[in-house]
Amino acid sequence: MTNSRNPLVIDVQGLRKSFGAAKAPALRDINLQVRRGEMVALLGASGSGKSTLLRHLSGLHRADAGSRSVVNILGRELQSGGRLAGDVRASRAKLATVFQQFNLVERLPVMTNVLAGALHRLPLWRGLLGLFPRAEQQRAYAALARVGIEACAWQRASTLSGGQQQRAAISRALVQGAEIILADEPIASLDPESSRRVMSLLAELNRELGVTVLVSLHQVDYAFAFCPRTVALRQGQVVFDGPTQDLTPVRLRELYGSQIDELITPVSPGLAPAVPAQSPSYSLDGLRAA
Ligand SMILES: Nc1ncnc2c1ncn2[C@@H]1O[C@H](COP(=O)(O)OP(=O)(O)OP(=O)(O)O)[C@@H](O)[C@H]1O
Repeated sequence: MTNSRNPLVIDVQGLRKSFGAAKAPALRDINLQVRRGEMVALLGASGSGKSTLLRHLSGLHRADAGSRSVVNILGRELQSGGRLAGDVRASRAKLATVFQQFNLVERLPVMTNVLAGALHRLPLWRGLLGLFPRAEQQRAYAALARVGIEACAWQRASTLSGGQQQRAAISRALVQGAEIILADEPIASLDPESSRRVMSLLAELNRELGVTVLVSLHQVDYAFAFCPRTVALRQGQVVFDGPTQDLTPVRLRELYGSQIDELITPVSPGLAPAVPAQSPSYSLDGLRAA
């Protein structure tokens, strides 16, 4: 359970990022604080800046040089004014990113992919030779069992379904010992059933292991079903940060106007809606019908 006394594990202040010669702003003065144990949706239409923000939190992007942008992870500075901290690896070891396209080495067994989460604890030679200590192998197997795909441990990653590959990527984060999972559109390539399973799994790890989860989503339905708090971006700015249930249809329409169609899960004939709304009083029907 999160409360306001839990420590801040993500603290972003004044984050600015511009791309290209034209210096088009992708993030404009983002402030974001996330406490240990929260599960937060990062919502926004295509191009709103979700991936760019997440990439700054793992140090894959640097903020505009000379800006007052600061990113602290787990109480440690990760970047400031566009410069990465010298000990950025220490922060990264506690933080895992799960991507839309899973980022597995497809020709290698699932087990080897998952063991990659342990590399930061091992001497380089062991990693290069693929000689993982027995304890790490047991840990990887337990992580695969935790996500329900231990039977696939020795299959090539490429033979797994999209949903199974995403679960393998999440088990790699468990082996890593990540205290924060940044999930960048983890369900964008999945069918509704796999999407539900992956989101349920993230929610379970959040609830049972206390892992802080920040998950970017296109679909507001999933934010409602799984994330108590939502941070909504539009054109690189935070336009909403609060309880997901406060994102009423009227509020969503105010925030996104015609972009709202992108945020509603399409309902295909013969397919049940992906997830029921968390609050029984909330219905997306008004939006779908519009
Ligand atoms: N490497 C880059 N070079 C130039 N522009 C970029 C780069 N990365 C992102 N952008 C721009 O920054 C803006 C935000 O992009 P970003 O990918 O963060 O949005 P997003 O909300 O994650 O979108 P999507 O849901 O489509 O993934 C867009 O205008 C995009 O074109």
